[in-house]
Amino acid sequence: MWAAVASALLRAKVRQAGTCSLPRGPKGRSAVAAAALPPRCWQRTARAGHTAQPRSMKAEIQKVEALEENHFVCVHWEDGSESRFPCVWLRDNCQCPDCFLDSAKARKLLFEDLDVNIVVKDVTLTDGKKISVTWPDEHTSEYEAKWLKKRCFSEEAREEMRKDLFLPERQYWGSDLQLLELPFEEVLCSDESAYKWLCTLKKVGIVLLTGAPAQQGELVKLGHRIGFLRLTFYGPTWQVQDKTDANNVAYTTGKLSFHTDYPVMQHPPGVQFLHCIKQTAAGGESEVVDGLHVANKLKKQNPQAFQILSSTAVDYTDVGVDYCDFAMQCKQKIIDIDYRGQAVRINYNNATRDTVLDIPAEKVRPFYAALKEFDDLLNSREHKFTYKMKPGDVVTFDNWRLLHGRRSYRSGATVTRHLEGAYADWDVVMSRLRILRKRLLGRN
Ligand SMILES: C[N+](C)(C)CCCC(=O)O
Ligand SMILES: O=C(O)CCC(=O)C(=O)O
Ligand SMILES: [Fe+2]
Ligand SMILES: [Zn+2]
Repeated sequence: MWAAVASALLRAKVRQAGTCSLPRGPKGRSAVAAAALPPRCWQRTARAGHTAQPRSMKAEIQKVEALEENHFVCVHWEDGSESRFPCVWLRDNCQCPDCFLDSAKARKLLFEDLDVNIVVKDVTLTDGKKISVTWPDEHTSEYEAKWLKKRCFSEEAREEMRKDLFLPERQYWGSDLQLLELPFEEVLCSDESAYKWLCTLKKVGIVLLTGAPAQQGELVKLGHRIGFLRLTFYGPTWQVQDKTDANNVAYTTGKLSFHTDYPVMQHPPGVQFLHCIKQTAAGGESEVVDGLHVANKLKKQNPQAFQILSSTAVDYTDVGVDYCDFAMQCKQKIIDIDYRGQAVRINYNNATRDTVLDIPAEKVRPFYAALKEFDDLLNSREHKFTYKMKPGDVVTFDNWRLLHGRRSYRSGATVTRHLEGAYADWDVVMSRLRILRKRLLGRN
């Protein structure tokens, strides 16, 4: 579904750029119509184990009944499928003004006032569109069919809701990356372009914005476009250039091997922006690699190395002065995994990896060997993508997923290369993405 939406937008005519200098795009709904969207709720039918996909999102209820000693309310849909709602959940989610503060879209009902063993006293259906529940204390709750359908507890419906809320789909890539380019100005002005930018950033992990003015201050506009930037000890935005007494290896002319930024933070910045203001003639090329893709490969190729990197806590350190003085320390696994053992975040910067290594001596060499395996895979020709930024280019990428690097360049009497950088949090980016989607497609 997501792919269909994205391609609909690809085909959509983008508003003419060049006339708008405001960081926020124009309001109002897009011409991109909410095409017939597939349903996002499938219910279990009466036949055990079988699931039926409702024919449409039209939520019409045929019949409603209490089941299992009134601990469940069973909704029979018009298309023959059914959904079972636990009573404790129904009571917890009563939408009446006593239980729910509509202006905040938040629950007023206190947990201490919720009886977790509650059963329904009575349940009735109103014209196929609404059910009404009476509770033992005579409190009544009403639930709309559409609202219920979205919240159906079936495996399929929950998966669909999960996809809708978090857009977990990923497109892995290697040296074959098709780097999406969008005009910087259009992303600032057009909601369609901004939506395409953020969708691709989430799915692919990298998007290049082009044609930005080659001057400082443009990333602040991008920050306003999503909401706000993430402040760190290097400042609200930071200048990547050759500096005397550099407080970070990035601020030299040296090669930067593949790294993620700021693994020394417990919650490293999710998204990074780099705006090229000045580029040197020789050297200074950029490299990126899909770290999660490579981690998946490592898991297959060398499960032992993957196991070590996803379980060993590595110390990171960063001490100095910039926005203010700082003395950062953090323990991170180089490969963060979720409850299923799937790689979800890379935390690796060789420059800030501490000299302190808090593991038993006999585990040290196996750790280095595992890291070497990962580093070799990251650097393999088939995985990395190389490009050279031009003044006006703004590369935006997922700093939890990609590793980036830079080739060295020669230092000069004056500054020959200058990038401005900034960070954003995935929470903020995803929030903007959901708002843009709702505005453009008319749904949550
Ligand atoms: C570019 N800069 C200095 C803001 C951060 C570099 C990344 C790091 O030290 O982890
Ligand atoms: O100079 C570059 O191209 C990249 C800089 C970088 O990785 C950083 O500042 O963290
Ligand atoms: Fe970096
Ligand atoms: Zn209520």
